Amino acid sequence: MQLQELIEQIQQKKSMLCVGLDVDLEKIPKHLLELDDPIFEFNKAIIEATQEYCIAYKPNIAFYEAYGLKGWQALQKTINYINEHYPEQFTIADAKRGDIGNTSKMYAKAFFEDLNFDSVTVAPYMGKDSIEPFLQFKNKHAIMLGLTSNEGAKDFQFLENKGTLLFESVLKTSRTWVNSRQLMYVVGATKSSYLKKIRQILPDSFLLIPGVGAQGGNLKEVCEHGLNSTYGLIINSTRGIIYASQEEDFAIQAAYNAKALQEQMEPYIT
Ligand SMILES: O=C(O)c1cc(=O)[nH]c(=O)n1[C@@H]1O[C@H](COP(=O)(O)O)[C@@H](O)[C@H]1O
Repeated sequence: MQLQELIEQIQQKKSMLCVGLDVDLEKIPKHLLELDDPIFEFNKAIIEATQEYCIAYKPNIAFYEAYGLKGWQALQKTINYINEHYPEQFTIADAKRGDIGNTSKMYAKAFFEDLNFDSVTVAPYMGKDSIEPFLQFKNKHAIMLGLTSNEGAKDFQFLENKGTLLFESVLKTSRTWVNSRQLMYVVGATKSSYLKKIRQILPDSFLLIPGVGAQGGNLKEVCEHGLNSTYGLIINSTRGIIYASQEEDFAIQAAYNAKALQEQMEPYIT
């Protein structure tokens, strides 16, 4: 997908919401477990209920790999369903990949060519040649971990060298890589106080912001500090939407929570 299409969708729907599709068979409504493919049926119902309020979907690949072949097939059916019925939605394979170049190229082929996602999340620890292979596919994007939402982010990401924090060096260096315009970055909503600083390094990039809802991130702060001239934010909520109810009304409740987040975003989209 071209960035312009994503920006237009944000404008039209007055939303920057991304719905995470992290399906845990222990959390989905019990009546779905009797169906042939409960993971896909759950996703289909969530997508139908939320698509008018969101601009992106983000299945976390771990939740599919955990169920082996059946999980992978459900992932394939889910991405095909979105691409066929809602091609305007930006799709994110949350896989956090990154390896020597030769291997990264195969990860990129898996998510961009075989599954046809618009983007994949990547981890920057192995550097330039582990990320550049993801940037060689037309209209595809790699979303690199910048400053993550979790507690352990402080173990390495805040290490300081000559007044610069490690995550800042990573962001700055990544801008020198080939096709770096195809990079987006993950910044946890729990770290929104750093967004101003991050925007100085990355004024034009899209940021994927997970961590509102279940992890306690503040949507208002994210919008106030993170927006740029093309909006530049994809704000994810997963458990807060897809597990709003574990009863038969799960899709209605998911829509209700997605709409509530969309309405909080609307004033920031002019
Ligand atoms: O890359 C991510 O999406 C991600 C990065 C990060 O720093 N923190 C984070 O929570 N995530 C993912 O975002 C989702 C958050 O889910 P909820 O906390 O349920 O909204 C999960 O799929 C996480 O793996």
